[in-house]
Amino acid sequence: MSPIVKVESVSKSFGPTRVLEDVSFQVEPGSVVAVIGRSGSGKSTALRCIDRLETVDQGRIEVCGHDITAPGLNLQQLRRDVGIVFQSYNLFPHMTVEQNVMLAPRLVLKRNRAELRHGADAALAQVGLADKAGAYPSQLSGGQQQRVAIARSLAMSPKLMLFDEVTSALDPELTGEVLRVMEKLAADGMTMILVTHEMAFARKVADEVVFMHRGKVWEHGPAAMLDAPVTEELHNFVGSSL
Ligand SMILES: Nc1ncnc2c1ncn2[C@@H]1O[C@H](COP(=O)(O)OP(=O)(O)OP(=O)(O)O)[C@@H](O)[C@H]1O
Repeated sequence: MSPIVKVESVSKSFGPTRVLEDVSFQVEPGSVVAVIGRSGSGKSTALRCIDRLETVDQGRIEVCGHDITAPGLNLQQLRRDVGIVFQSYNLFPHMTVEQNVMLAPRLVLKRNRAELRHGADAALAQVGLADKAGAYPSQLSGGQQQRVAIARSLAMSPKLMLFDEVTSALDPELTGEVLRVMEKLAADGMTMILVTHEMAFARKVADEVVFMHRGKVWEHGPAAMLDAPVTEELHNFVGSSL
């Protein structure tokens, strides 16, 4: 099977600042890759390049068999293939949970009412919120709102899910419920890339870890490398994250 994501020698600068330098890694179907590293090391930028929220200066990225750095990219196809969840949930406050989850399938996939209902029910069940379909975001906790944001992506039946620090804004007691949803998705075979500071979670759920340092992939290997870092940089990072 060919990789779902191939990042090949990607470099990117913001003005004079080089943020990504010759970054390469691959993601196999059904695997979970955790991208870790200190603040400012380029993790989010790398993730955003994979979803074409940022363009690259050099290099190439293939997602689900399409070169997304090539001219003439079918952005709508990419948005169908890839779900992304951020630190902020960005739910529409005037819409119910179900309406939030149905919005993209309605507008983009043009599904009919019965299909939309069925899809939203299934996505909400996956995040354990089947009973909150009629609630408004303001009636939910932060953890529940983040789970709705995950359901909103799942409703598009993505082939790949990207998670960018999705628990960073949550109180510690709400973090676990979101991580458990992600763990279940991983166990169900979803291909996932997660930028995370949750080292224990990365150890437990990730198949592979990409350690970024100063815009470069400093180490890349099985999650067990967190217990046996090759470089001093990763050793220090893991030590400071415990
Ligand atoms: N749109 C932008 N314009 C200018 N500089 C940016 C932009 N986005 C990111 N940067 C800079 O690029 C560098 C890498 O940022 P990035 O968010 O990718 O790092 P990160 O490893 O995800 O950090 P954190 O863990 O703090 O989110 C930082 O120095 C940041 O200030």
